[in-house]
Amino acid sequence: MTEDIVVSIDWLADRLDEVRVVDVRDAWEFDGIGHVPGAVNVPFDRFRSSEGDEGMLPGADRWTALMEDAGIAPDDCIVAYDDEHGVFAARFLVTALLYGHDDVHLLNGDFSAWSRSHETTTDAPSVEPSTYEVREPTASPLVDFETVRDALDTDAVIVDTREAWEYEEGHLPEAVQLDWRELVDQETRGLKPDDELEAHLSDRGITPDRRIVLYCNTARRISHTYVALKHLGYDTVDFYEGSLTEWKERGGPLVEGDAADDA
Ligand SMILES: O=S(=O)([O-])[S-]
Repeated sequence: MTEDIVVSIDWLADRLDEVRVVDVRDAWEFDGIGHVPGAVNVPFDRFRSSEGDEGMLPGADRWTALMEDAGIAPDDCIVAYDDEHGVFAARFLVTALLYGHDDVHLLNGDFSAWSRSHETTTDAPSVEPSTYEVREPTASPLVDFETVRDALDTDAVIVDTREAWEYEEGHLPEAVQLDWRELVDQETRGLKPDDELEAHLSDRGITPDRRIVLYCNTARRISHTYVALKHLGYDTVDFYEGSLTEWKERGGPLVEGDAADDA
């Protein structure tokens, strides 16, 4: 349907009958404030668990049950959205990819952006439970502690997608700080235009010819950056699911201070 991992509001509006729309906001928002017509609700806290398969992945069984309850089949084209510039929806998207669901996209702009120009509803969607089976992902971007530690001594760009104050309190050696929100356009609530993104990333040395390794605290914010880089065509983007939570538990080296101190 489309190869682009990010789809526009108009693209979705033209295909509401063809795709499965997933709203990852809390149930009270979905029911009370309204949602995109036909959307199903899979709240963020239902697909995050520290007791799942790895990091915050919920586990194959829980994921399967969520997809079946939402009436989603393995080959459905999914478009996910939230009301937080896409960062929660991006986590849904990456989770789906890691459980082998290939045809999954992020709405470029969130519920607030959609509702400026398109109809919303509080009608409950009619959902037929599906049969779902997780699959091996075509290619997994997941990397573990050892792989990230080994990458420290290479040309890979390690990217910390947290806020500057968090970075200053402790970051991986030589990591580049890129708050995920720097890629967001406050007006459209989606990604900035591609040329702006490319220029901004390139200023930090984050270029498509390099291997990129992403981390944050619990792999939520890197999900958004991952989607943005994939949208721009970056090939090698490593996704450290354990992120700083595991890094600290395993005694990985940390450096204090701002980006200038590392230069
Ligand atoms: O977004 S986060 O996983 O760093 S809390």
